[in-house]
Amino acid sequence: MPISSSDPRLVVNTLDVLLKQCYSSPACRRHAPRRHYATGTSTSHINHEATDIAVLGGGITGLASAYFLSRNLPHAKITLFEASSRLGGWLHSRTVDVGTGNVVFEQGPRNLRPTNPNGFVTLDLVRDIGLEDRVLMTSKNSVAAQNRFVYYPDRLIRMPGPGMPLLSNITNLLSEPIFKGAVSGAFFEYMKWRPKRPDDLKDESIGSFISRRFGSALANNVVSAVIHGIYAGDIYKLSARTILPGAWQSESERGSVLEGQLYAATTGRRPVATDDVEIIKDFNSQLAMSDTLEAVKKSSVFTFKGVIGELSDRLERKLLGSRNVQIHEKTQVNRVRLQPDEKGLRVRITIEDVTTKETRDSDFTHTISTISGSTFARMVRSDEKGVFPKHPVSLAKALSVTVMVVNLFYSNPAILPVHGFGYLLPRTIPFEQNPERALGVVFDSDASIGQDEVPGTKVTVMFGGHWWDGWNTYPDEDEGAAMAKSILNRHLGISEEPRAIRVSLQQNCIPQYPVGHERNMQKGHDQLERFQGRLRVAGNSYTGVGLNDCVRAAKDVVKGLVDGTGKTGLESFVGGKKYSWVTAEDLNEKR
Ligand SMILES: C=Cc1c2[nH]c(c1C)Cc1[nH]c(c(CCC(=O)O)c1C)Cc1[nH]c(c(C)c1CCC(=O)O)Cc1[nH]c(c(C)c1C=C)C2
Repeated sequence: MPISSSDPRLVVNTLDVLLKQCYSSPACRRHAPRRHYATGTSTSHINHEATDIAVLGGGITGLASAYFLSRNLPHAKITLFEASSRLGGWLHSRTVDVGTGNVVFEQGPRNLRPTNPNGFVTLDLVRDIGLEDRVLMTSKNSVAAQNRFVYYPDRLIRMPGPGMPLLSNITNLLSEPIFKGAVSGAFFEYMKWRPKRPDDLKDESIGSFISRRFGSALANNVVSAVIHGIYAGDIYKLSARTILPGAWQSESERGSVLEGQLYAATTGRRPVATDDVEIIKDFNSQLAMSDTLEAVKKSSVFTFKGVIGELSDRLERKLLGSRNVQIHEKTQVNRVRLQPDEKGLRVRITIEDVTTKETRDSDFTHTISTISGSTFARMVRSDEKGVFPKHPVSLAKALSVTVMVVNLFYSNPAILPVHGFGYLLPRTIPFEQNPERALGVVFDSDASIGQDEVPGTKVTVMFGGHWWDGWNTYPDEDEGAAMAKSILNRHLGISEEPRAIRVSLQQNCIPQYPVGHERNMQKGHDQLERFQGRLRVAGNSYTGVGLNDCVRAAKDVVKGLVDGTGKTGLESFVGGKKYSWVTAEDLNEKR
């Protein structure tokens, strides 16, 4: 049945759309040069100058970049440098003995989404490295996929969505203070009675965009909570253009976000970044060859049977088994510069052995940096003759937030008052009610079932993010543990002592894309272009903060290097996004 503009389902649809928008990473709809995603690359286009390549950083982007390079350039030498003593970056899992068996505590990302084009690139990698049989899926019908809560003003409110009966959705929308203004907000938005975006406005904060289109209550109470769960960031600082590209585009094209969504729903056509079309088509054609991939694609999220870090562990193992790859851990890169010599251009890297403090220079034909934009930009120096004097200063502006992650395990399997993915706290919860500055709580024992050896309840409490911007010191482990217990007691009535608790401070773990991010990255691209394709970047500082975004960035930067379609890794920011309105058939999607 078609949805009319006065139908409350429009509001349910609005919230669902906004939630999905936030969950799909920015890179997934970004315009990038057309690429073909087969694992290998046609040899006629291979960059024969790329014989000795350095990869900076051993997180997921660095590992995936090295892996794609080793597959596509089997004759090149690939050297990966990592400053710490472990690979995997923010993928950090701890297996903890709780007396009766082991449980897994994830201290960073814990799940992957199999849905958008970047998710397909990850799934393709998972298949390629032989991890298919290790995949652990959470079904779309699971309690975790169906139940998402926001804490407001003093209780857990289930978010509307297709999994909830329509009547409950409507009752909730009309009665709960969290949705105050949502119905009229959606109606006004659809009717285009909201202030129009000025023609010269190139970007604005998510908070300002949502407030302008739907009203500030929706922005502050709902969207701020969702953004806490992804970016741990401030909706009044993060870029709407980067993080909500579909909504931003809909407003420009149709004057209304909801009209664009309604058009998609009623015509069966949806906007897909033109360059993602091939990825989706390729992936959908491959699905017939793998029952597992087909099942994963239909799931809500997935991880691996042991820990999420199986992805980085397997990549590491693959790299260690490659003849053309060397990995140097505990090796810090201090300086990077372009150096012309008799053989042409070289990237000269000064590295320091973290243990002995000895430094030395090494030359490479090309370098891919996957470390944070600000750290990288500070390393890049002028060459001795000053031919390449410009640092990629725009990249130095990269911001990030710190999150404290507290994992708790209780032997009692029936301790939670409700079940689901967990809950998020919006910015509107006053500090008196949230003195700990909690961002959200994940119900791990509902969200990823099958990793632990013993029954019980496992939750993760997260603190900080943008609330801790500018702080120089953070709570210590004892304080973090006490803060988590106090939150769980106040919000969920849990007064039992946990059987195990681990506190970790993830400093600067989530990059933030502030208003103007696209323009800044475009400038960064222009600055990097001066390095003539020898110096490229990829990673969560630029094109998306999720694991899928990192794998996609690795694939893209390597593709650009191998077949000459890119020079910097930031091509997707050049020239604006282009969308195609496509049907399921256009994408080889099975109904
Ligand atoms: C260390 C904390 C992190 C917070 N956000 C991220 C990390 C690593 C990154 C992130 N989280 C999510 C996404 C969305 C897209 C995706 O790739 O899945 C990204 C990039 C969504 C998300 N947030 C939380 C979970 C369990 C998930 C994924 C699964 C799902 O939607 O079912 C929980 C959560 N993450 C953070 C907080 C504060 C939080 C609180 C409940 C920050």
